[in-house]
Amino acid sequence: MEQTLYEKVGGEEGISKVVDYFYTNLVLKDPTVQQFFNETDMEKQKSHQTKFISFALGGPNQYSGKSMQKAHEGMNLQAEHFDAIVKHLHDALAHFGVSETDIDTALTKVATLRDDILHK
Ligand code: HEM
Repeated sequence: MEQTLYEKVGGEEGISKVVDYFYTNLVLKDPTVQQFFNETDMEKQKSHQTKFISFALGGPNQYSGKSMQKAHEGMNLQAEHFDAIVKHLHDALAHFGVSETDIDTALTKVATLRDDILHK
């Protein structure tokens, strides 16, 4: 049987490392998007994102937070913000040795959320 991408990355523990790197080294250092997180409790956010990304990679669905539309309400996010976040997710997965083919699969899934997240 084929491993899910979730398993390949090392389950919730592996994903949590990816998410940590994604925020600390990429998102919060990027002037295109860092300002959105000025007042965010990052520990809480990381735990939400870990569960959410786990689901996106074919793991168990333990995410019980807000809908994507609700979570991004009032931010009026634009395409450039979304694209920056997707690029950081790509780079974070690549940093941990995930193959380009597998990264593509994950980003295609995340891209389906675009309309739920933008311009809210
Ligand atoms: C690419 C797909 C994205 C996914 C999967 C995603 C996922 C999430 C999740 C799971 C939450 C937490 C919801 C909750 O509190 O219950 C959240 C909140 C948030 N997201 Fe996203 N997000 C995405 C794109 C973006 C983009 C493009 C930005 C801005 C550049 C952004 C900025 C934020 C902020 C600022 C919060 C709220 C933090 C707070 O409550 O202070 N997100 N997102």
